[in-house]
Amino acid sequence: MIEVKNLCKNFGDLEVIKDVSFTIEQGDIFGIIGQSGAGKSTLLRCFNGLEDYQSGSIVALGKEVKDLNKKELQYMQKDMGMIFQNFNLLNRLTVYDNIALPLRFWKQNPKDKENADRIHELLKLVGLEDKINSKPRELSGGQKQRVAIARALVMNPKILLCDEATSALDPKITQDILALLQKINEELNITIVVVTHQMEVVKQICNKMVFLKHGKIVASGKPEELFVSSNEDILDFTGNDVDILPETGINIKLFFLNSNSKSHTITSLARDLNLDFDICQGKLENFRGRILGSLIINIDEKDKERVLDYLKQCNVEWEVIENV
Ligand SMILES: Nc1ncnc2c1ncn2[C@@H]1O[C@H](COP(=O)(O)OP(=O)(O)OP(=O)(O)O)[C@@H](O)[C@H]1O
Repeated sequence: MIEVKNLCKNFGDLEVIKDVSFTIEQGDIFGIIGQSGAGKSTLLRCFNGLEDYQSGSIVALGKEVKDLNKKELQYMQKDMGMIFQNFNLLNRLTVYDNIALPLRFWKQNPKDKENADRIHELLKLVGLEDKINSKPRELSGGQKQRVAIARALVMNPKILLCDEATSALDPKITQDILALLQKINEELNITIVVVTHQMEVVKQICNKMVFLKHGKIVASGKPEELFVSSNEDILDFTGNDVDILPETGINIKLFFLNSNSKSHTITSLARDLNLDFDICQGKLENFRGRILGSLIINIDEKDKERVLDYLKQCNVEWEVIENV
């Protein structure tokens, strides 16, 4: 759906995207996450031609973006709706007319039956039927973002690009908008690309992600694997600390990465090996409704071999944490 290969992008002497490659597939909710200034928004804006790129390739919906002429680029942008942190609504227009703006650009009459039906359908989808005649200043932040989402969907795009769409919203409203994005992905089968610095956003709705640092991808994969794993850049980003681990004995981290890997491994380990150990650290988190995470246990040096043999037979990933 979007294939990025060896992409490089500069602003003058400043290299912002450095040899980045990844693929977004149809149906994904794909997260691009990283610190401020990592190049996330620039990367997203290259997808729909809002920014050019110096080398490498972006094939979106089967076409190399940099080879498109102005008209072809407009058609590409029609297939890629976009929403922003600051909503970008026109204050003088009603909710209906804001949603209708792309129709006007494409020289369609927003009042004809087909388009009016479409706008009403979208208002229903985003839960704003009663705000049809309101102006943006009469809406909350969450409601404004809902209008922006409806506007981004009015031309029936195949892809929705979200640039920090929930960064200006409080946690409860963020949850509502994330649920709406998930519904759009599932019910309308629209591929969604989410740029964010909020890891909760990625954890809750993304099935794949890349982690960008200074314009480079330093980690990519499934959020549940990356956030639970020991990737240093991600630990740094999430502010994780392992300082409290015991300095004696062996510390083993167990990963519960899929619904088959049950945390009762811990109790069966104790029972089957007739073993005592300490649980030093635990992190269980909600990834798209699945509770996954990791536990660190501390065992005696003498038990190491039989514990590792036991774990090899269980359906869990594990690693021995070396004392530093
Ligand atoms: N139009 C521009 N001209 C020059 N430099 C730019 C331009 N747009 C972005 N940059 C620079 O490119 C780098 C990446 O910016 P970008 O906005 O893509 O990062 P980001 O990861 O999205 O961060 P944020 O979340 O803070 O927007 C930054 O150093 C920024 O200053």
